[in-house]
Amino acid sequence: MDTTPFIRCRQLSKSYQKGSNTVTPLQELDLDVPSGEFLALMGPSGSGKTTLLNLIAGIDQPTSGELVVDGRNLTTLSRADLTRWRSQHCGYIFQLYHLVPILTAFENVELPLLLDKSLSRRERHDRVAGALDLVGIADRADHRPSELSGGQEQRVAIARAIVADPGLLVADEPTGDLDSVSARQILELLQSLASDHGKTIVMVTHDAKAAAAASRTLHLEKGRLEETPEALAPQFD
Ligand SMILES: Nc1ncnc2c1ncn2[C@@H]1O[C@H](COP(=O)(O)OP(=O)(O)OP(=O)(O)O)[C@@H](O)[C@H]1O
Repeated sequence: MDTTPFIRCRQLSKSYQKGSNTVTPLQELDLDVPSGEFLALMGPSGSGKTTLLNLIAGIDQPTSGELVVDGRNLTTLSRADLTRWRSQHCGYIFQLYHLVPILTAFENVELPLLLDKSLSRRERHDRVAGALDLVGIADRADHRPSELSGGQEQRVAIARAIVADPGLLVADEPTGDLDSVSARQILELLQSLASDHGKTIVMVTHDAKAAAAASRTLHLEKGRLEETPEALAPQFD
């Protein structure tokens, strides 16, 4: 059995310079996330949750430490390589969906694939149709975001995040703007993407009910993981 974690953080730190002050939202963090896990990150405002998510997603680079995702050491990649890596390996799901208002659901989901010149129009079409189908919104393919409910918009955004078939999904408060029924449906969709489709998911949330849908919850406090026995899965050491 392969016990290599899908995400491995060691002594991971991120600092920003604010005038003469150094802010360190993430401090020497150690974390292993196994493949196919649905992990929730909680913690007070400013504790470093989004900072960690953006490092794992390859949006930002750490100041020090090691970060390996699916066998690729992100700390040694150039900015350009990191951008390329992200487009193939990571889907990002936002609280407010970030769909393009003038495009249909289909066109929104198609957008990330337009960067891949190796795909034919037919292949693109099939992949978009497959992603819309998987999130249960195929019947709304021709609708613009303004014609969709919040829950439907989030489904389209999830289809866009998975259309390039990344192994990793990161989600920042994906249910933060939804009513409780839609939130529950989105969480069930994320659960299924992890358990049935093998996606590794890291979700930031303030909502304990949302976190309960994940397979594990970790708490950040001032840039460090609170000491919990499961913070570092022991089978990997
Ligand atoms: N680009 C940046 N430049 C300077 N400081 C930053 C930057 N990004 C984040 N910070 C600081 O890092 C700290 C952690 O921010 P982060 O957004 O990771 O927290 P969070 O736990 O996600 O908070 P919230 O729950 O409010 O979204 C904050 O004090 C923030 O001001």
